[in-house]
Amino acid sequence: MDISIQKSKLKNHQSVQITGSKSESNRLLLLKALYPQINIENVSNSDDSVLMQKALVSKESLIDIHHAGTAMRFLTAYFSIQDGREVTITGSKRMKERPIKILVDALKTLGADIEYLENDGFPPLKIIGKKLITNKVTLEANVSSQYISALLLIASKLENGLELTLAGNITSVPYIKMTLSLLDSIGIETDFRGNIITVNPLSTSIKEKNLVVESDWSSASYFYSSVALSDVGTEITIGSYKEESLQGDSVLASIYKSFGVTTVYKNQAITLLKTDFIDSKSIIELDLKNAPDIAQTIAVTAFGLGIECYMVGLHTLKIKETDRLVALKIELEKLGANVSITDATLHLKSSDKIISDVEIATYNDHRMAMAFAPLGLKTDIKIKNADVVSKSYPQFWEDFTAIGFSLK
Ligand SMILES: O=C(O)C1=C[C@@H](OP(=O)(O)O)[C@@H](O)[C@H](O)C1
Ligand SMILES: C=C(OP(=O)(O)O)C(=O)O
Repeated sequence: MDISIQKSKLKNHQSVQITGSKSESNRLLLLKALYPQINIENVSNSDDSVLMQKALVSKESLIDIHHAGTAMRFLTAYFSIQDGREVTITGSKRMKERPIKILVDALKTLGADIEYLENDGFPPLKIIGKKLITNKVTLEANVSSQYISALLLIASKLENGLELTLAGNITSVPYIKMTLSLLDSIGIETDFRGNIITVNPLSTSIKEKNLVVESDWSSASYFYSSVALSDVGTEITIGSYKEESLQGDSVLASIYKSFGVTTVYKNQAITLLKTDFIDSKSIIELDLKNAPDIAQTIAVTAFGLGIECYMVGLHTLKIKETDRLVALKIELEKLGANVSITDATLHLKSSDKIISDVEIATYNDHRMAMAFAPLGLKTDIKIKNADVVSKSYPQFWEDFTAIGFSLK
């Protein structure tokens, strides 16, 4: 399905309810499989969380996780400790190109039985579940924090707990902290000091516990971008959010001040207000190593406002749903932008024109579709294969219609 957006204007004072964070949901779903006493509210309805849920209850020996990277990594750890069970876990063509060696090596050091079925270092994997006795492992921490979270999520079920040493620069730290906070919230003791994380094996049983997932901040980014690209005075309310978030992407509230957007927290919702006009001579400089999923949104907002943007800390973007740095450069340049990239940075020069009626390719990447959609406030634009959004945000197009986007 392709979607054409006709140049639109936001309706003022609209409000939208977004479902639970995909990251928090996928962690809690795995923890619930280990500790059924946990009840989860506001679980994400994303494809990735639905796939995670299905995989955790499946009795099949073949699990296909499609594009869901977090689920692939978390389930690899989960099935490694399902004593006596044999599972093959596979995914989409792209999933078979997303590296998993660092996690598999760490699990093997702990005693896991995992075999590569096609290419070394990549899914699909055959896993024979075992009791894991070893409790010390060192892992390279600058490639993906998902490997670290995967180990932490199963750590309290290991015979002797886990002492994890993180080597090198640690990337996407807020996601690691989110994992530790959620473990803490169900009574699992953890400690993160310097570059060592320890998780104790659980000595007592976990009490019955209700946990409410905060709505997804990465999904909120598309509303921030839409407000930033609108006239001063525009406001939109989205829920349910809190000022003290476990999600690193909540840094949006401070980043978007530079785009003239003020965030007001009230009654578990945030109101985004376009308060300041942004001069085209502004420059946005950011290090996004802690919030990689909002890089595409920010690049497109800067382009829509015609301002220069320089982002570093983007080294994880190459191994996501697509190579997001290359995809951003190609698609922004179709619109008339001037973009240069390296393996970890993106530099967008300021520009004063946007080419109309461009078709944006989405590369099976939900965030490509959603990040470019707000440009419909500036020009007519077509988003190819627009249904990719369901990976994280199935009702995205309905919500965008509700706030004023005119779609065909
Ligand atoms: O743990 C998580 O829930 C995630 C961690 C991040 O991955 P990296 O650590 O690979 O950057 C992020 O990009 C992804 O969307 C979700
Ligand atoms: C990178 C993402 O997801 P995953 O790695 O879980 O596929 C994302 O949602 O942007």
